[in-house]
Amino acid sequence: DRWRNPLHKIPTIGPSAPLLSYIGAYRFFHHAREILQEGYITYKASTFKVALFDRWLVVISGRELVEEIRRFPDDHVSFEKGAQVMIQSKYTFGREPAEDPYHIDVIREKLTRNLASLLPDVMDEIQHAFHQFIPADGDDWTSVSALSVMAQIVARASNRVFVGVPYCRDPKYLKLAINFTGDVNKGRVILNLVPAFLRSVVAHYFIPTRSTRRQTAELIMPLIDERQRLQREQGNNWIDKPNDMLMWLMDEAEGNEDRLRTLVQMLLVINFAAIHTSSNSITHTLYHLAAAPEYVTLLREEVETLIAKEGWTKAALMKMWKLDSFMKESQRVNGINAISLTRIALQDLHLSDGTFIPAGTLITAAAGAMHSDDENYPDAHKFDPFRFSKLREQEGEGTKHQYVSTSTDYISFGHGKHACPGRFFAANELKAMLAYILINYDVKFEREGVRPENKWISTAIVPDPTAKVLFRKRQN
Ligand code: HEM
Repeated sequence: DRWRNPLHKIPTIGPSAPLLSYIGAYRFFHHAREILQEGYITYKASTFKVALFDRWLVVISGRELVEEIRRFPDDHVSFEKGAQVMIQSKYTFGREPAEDPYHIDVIREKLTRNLASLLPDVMDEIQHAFHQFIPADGDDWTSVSALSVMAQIVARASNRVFVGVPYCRDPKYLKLAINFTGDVNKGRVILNLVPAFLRSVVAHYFIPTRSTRRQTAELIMPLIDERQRLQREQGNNWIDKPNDMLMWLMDEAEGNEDRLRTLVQMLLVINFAAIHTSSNSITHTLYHLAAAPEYVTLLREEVETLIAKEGWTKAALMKMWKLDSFMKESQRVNGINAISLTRIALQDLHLSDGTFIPAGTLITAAAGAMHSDDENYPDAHKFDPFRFSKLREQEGEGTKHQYVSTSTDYISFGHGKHACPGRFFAANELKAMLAYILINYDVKFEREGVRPENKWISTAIVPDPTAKVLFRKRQN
């Protein structure tokens, strides 16, 4: 019972009595920002808990505890079980992809290592997509629904590398890939309302991910069949064998029936991990740019000098320290989620601040609050676009403060073993998109100089989905 529950010792933000905790859960959904901030200030570098509808969420903060969570091996804390609780992945992704996440190694070993050779394709797709979605010919300003257009362009550029042309331009496929994230969220909400023993039945009949999977399979299975035929016929002599995510997944799945049967599911899971994370991030950044055109001159100078000298190469993108810093600062002050490092404890855990966490507990880190703490970032409330490039210059260090580098103070991509494996790809793609915008367009808001407020949905931080950015073909 409640008094013997070891979680009782962990302080609660909001009501903790059994029925009242539902009110707490409701409040957390609508006021996650204030509640996490209150917990962080009161129990900094320690632990507090908040009520979710069906369980407690234990929130840690501070370098030491982040480091402890990072160090726990997978048999102590589980990322996958965390995903199971948070998004019902076993049902929304499907059992095989949820339980056998072989795409992580594919992303690390194929996608990340091929970034330089893939960039020309990504650039080509970025160019095509911008022409289509933001034509901005002539001298007039064009009003663009930024968040949804960024999602379209990110989906195109990413899927150029995931499935190639013509699929990455097929409106039906793109719609399924983009909307899959929403499908997962709807599925999760429905599944969380029903008791565990009913979930597989409910998942079978009542959640949208299933029909999305079927429709995607209708489009993509012919491509998979064709590739399998060519592989059989030509084997190692297959000269123009595609170099894309689907092919790498197929190679990795070779000889494994479960994997081969669920390739399309895995493709959707990768789109889930890639699209809205990336498009929300770039939209946050774009809003800073459009609200403060004074940064444009500096960024443009950096981008144009490097592109003129080196062309659109990965090496050139890596040298864009100011742009990298701009993206990282945007990620620090906005982020796309106020929590990170979400895990389920598989064993009883004793943390160094004295907190005891029983096996089965859902834990997470207060990323947003840590990122907005003056002790970690002087003048943390201030958007200081070149904060990180200045640090890089001072320290004469190449990489510690770059966008993709995680640390105990910077956990937007997680930290440690499960840190986002797609972040190197995302950094490249988003930097290329922003550089493309800087070179080709002027951007601003209708109400000049005012960045629209972010929208919080539980702990997710979404750039205003209704805001319009004005684009105009660059004037010289
Ligand atoms: C700016 C864009 C992105 C952001 C902010 C982001 C953020 C994250 C975060 C916070 C995690 C969890 C880390 C943890 O809990 O330790 C994660 C995991 C993951 N991300 Fe990303 N991500 C982004 C883009 C991508 C892309 C483009 C891909 C795929 C190409 C991707 C694939 C994954 C995968 C597969 C995982 C699970 C890793 C594991 O289980 O070990 N992400 N990402």
